[in-house]
Amino acid sequence: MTNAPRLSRPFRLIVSGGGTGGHTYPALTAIRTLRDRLAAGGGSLDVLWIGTEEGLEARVAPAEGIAFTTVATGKIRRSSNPLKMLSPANIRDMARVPLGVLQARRVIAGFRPDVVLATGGYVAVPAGLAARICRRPLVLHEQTVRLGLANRRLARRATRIAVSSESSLPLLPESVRALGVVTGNPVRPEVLAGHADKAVGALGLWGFDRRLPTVYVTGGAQGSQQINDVVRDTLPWLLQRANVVHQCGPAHVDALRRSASALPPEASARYHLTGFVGPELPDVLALADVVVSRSGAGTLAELTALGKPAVFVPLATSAGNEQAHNARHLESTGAAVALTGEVTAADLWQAVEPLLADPARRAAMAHRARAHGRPDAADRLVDVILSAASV
Ligand SMILES: CC(=O)N[C@H]1[C@@H](OP(=O)(O)OP(=O)(O)OC[C@H]2O[C@@H](n3ccc(=O)[nH]c3=O)[C@H](O)[C@@H]2O)O[C@H](CO)[C@@H](O)[C@@H]1O
Repeated sequence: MTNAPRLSRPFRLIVSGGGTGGHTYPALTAIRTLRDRLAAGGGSLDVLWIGTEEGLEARVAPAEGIAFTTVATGKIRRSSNPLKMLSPANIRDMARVPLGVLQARRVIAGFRPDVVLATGGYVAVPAGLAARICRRPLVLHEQTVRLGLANRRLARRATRIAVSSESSLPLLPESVRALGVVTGNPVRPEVLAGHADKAVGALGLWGFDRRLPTVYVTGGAQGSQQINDVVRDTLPWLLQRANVVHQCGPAHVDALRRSASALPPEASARYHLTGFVGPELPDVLALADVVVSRSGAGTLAELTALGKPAVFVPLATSAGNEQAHNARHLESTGAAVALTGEVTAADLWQAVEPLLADPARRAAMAHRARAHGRPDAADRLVDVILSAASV
């Protein structure tokens, strides 16, 4: 572990990234870990987060007492059709990037960070470009196997590029490959410290039969219509063999509640539907024997750090089919099941049933999943931040 520098002033860090949980939580975890490392050496941290008003980071950073500011930024919508790339929305948004760079430059010049950490999402682009204009060290963190759009734009300007798995290194553009360092994807420590019994109390799961395994279904913060539809059709079988916590996305709760009202009372008592799982997420994960999920990088990092048997239903349109790639990578070592393409209720049942029926099978898959986990990722990322610092 890299020791914190001995400074007569606080260490100054600017973080930029967000939009979704996948870019926000690794940044948050890196901040907390760096703060602890500095405190252990008698130092302290001054941190400023550059994000967007609409992103998850706008809620997460202030709730954590982290100073937060926004800059103009534009979402660049990818398309294989060059004419679609020139859509009015894309042109308008591209024009906002230079304005964002100017704003970020002012922020960075004023704050004088020792390092700028960019964790992806489109807000990271103006902040990362401004970091290099101001000649501040720029550390990128990539959660997914292939560099995301923002990190690809910034790679040539980076001091170091922290990636989440070895398989990312050969995929880095050749001109920047030497900057790559494997850290893993930081997972919030509280996610690893849940208690199953607390989930029962917090969510009021009094009808759950604890002799049966529990399935946690999650479609990511927004929920997934595809997973919701397939799970709804599987529930009549599933609830005979398991308890189910179903995180469906805030927009989908009402429709699903209506269809669940047709379940027999005994099955219904073993079914808990919720839009979003907040602070009780660690406890829900502790309760889960099997997880049915999207395969975003954040969720994957959490499930492998915990060692959870999982059935993944990847988001087909994710960048470069990244979620399918993530899921297949785990499946290739027996650490998960990946259901790609069209997924029917029968497909889901075929994947889940053997896991519900056989605890030894679950334990073997959990063991193989854990081999992919990197519980020390936040420490490694902090090492990279400290070694890049211009102090
Ligand atoms: C649609 C899209 O572009 N998805 C991308 C996005 O994922 P996205 O951010 O949607 O999903 P991730 O799996 O990376 O992270 C979701 C995070 O939200 C948490 N959570 C989820 C539901 C809930 O009710 N409560 C809760 O706390 C999860 O535990 C996890 O920590 O960024 C990831 C990391 O770059 C990419 O791999 C994904 O492909």
